[in-house]
Amino acid sequence: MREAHSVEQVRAAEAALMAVLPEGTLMQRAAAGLAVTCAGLLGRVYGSRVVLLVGSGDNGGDALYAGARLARRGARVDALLLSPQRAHAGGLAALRSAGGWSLPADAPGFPAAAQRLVAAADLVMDGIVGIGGRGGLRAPAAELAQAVGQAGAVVVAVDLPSGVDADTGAVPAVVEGLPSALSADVTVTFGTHKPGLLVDPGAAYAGVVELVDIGLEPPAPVLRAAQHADIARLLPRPARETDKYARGVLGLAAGSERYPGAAVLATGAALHGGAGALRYVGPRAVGDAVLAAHPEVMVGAGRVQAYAVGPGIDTGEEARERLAAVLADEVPVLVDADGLTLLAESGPKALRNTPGALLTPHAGEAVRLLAGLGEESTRAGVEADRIGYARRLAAGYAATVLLKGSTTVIADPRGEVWVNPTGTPYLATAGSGDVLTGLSGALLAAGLSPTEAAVCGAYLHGLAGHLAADEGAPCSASDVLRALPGAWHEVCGA
Ligand SMILES: NC(=O)C1=CN([C@@H]2O[C@H](COP(=O)(O)OP(=O)(O)OC[C@H]3O[C@@H](n4cnc5c(N)ncnc54)[C@H](O)[C@@H]3O)[C@@H](O)[C@H]2O)[C@@H](O)CC1
Ligand SMILES: Nc1ncnc2c1ncn2[C@@H]1O[C@H](COP(=O)(O)OP(=O)(O)O)[C@@H](O)[C@H]1O
Ligand SMILES: [K+]
Repeated sequence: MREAHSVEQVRAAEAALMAVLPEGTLMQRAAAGLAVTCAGLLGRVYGSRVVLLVGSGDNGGDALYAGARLARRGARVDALLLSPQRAHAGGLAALRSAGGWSLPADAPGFPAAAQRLVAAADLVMDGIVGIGGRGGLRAPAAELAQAVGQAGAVVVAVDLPSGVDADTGAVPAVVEGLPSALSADVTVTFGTHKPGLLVDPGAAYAGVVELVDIGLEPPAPVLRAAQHADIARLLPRPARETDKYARGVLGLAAGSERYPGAAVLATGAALHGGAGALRYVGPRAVGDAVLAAHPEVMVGAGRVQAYAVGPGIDTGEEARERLAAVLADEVPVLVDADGLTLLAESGPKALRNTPGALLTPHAGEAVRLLAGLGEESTRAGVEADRIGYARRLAAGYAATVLLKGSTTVIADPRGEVWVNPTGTPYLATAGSGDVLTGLSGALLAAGLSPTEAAVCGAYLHGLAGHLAADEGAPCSASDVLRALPGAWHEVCGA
């Protein structure tokens, strides 16, 4: 499991450790790890050209000490000092004594000289700001970030890409055509992951994230990302003497005469979710289509261990009655798509008799659910702070919330948050959400908690998307559905 901690938690853990270690030890540990990664990326350090972008704090200090280590191994290292009076004094002295160079931003001809150095570099280290950063890049850092983006060098962010908010992953809007954050190929982060490295848009700026252990012992994380072994532990496996009812029965209320495909996709995915049986409830004609595609489905209401409701049910009176009937059953329920639009109209009270709920909105549906809590929001606002909004929805509806999109975030009502590390933009295809609903619903019926079902469902769905879009060919939701067994195999066979 990968764990991420807030800036406040990192500062507290660092303070506790610094109190018992000789001064500068943590920065030396950080710089040593950073230099090792950079050396690996360079391949041959001797004769290579390295440029350091150095801000006014300890993030710049890390870059200077790491640069000194590379200079000692024969690299030509130039430090561009963006706040010349406040550059880390010890780091700068170390770089100079190792034979490195520095160029202060207030030197005559700085912009042109800096741009020339960046254009000729093999590797650029971004030590402008780390966890002490507030807001986006400003001049002259923003101009340099643009030059870095156009150069061919490998870009390594120190701790996190400058301009990315460490706690949320938010990146401020572009100002006058200049980037507000630096885009890295690799981020070398210290002690623990920061949430902004795992959640878009920040995650997209971070590239590959490498963690350097500096001995921090932080408390419970604010954000978690599962890995294969975590998922394998949670997935249901039939006991030797089980039967189909003991494995769990999912009731699925999806599809309408207008949108029959949603029911076919969701039931198809549910058959690969580890439950023992599946009951489809809905219009007769849709039930016939489901049976034609999946003859193992039982059509008609009956006893179930969980419900999944919403994809393609439409939003009219009939749909409202279907949702009400499902919620009256008092079993755990997953609500998606049209079901969320209807739920937003009545607000959280509609879930009061439900023993556990999982809501799976995309950003647009999240805006509606927030309106159901009396909170105004926009799609772009939700996408810029996924963790914050997922948390608010989970608390407001007393439910687990799986917020879909380029990064899927899962928040439970107690405040625990997960980010899904699998997936591909090819999953942005019609019907892919219906597959996620069927799969996660079946996991819920098999006995997983709403949060476990969400974490495992999103993970397998993302892996299936990868398998379906193998070698970059666009895939359909049906392809993702067919790839689900392969995703289970990848997780459980690891
Ligand atoms: N505290 C520690 O024990 C350790 C800290 N380390 C490093 O120290 C970093 C944190 O250092 P600091 O607390 O000095 O903070 P930073 O170096 O992240 O940045 C703070 C400085 O940047 C300026 N600044 C803030 N936002 C800016 C912006 N948008 N544009 C330009 N300048 C801006 C501030 O005025 C301040 O001077 C970590 O990210 C990590 O790289 C590591 O050396 C490991 C140990
Ligand atoms: N840019 C993206 N990168 C990765 N996954 C994405 C992206 N956009 C959407 N997805 C995923 O694709 C699925 C789309 O679901 P949804 O929006 O409900 O679509 P539909 O209603 O058409 O099925 C979700 O699992 C979502 O997380
Ligand atoms: K940085």
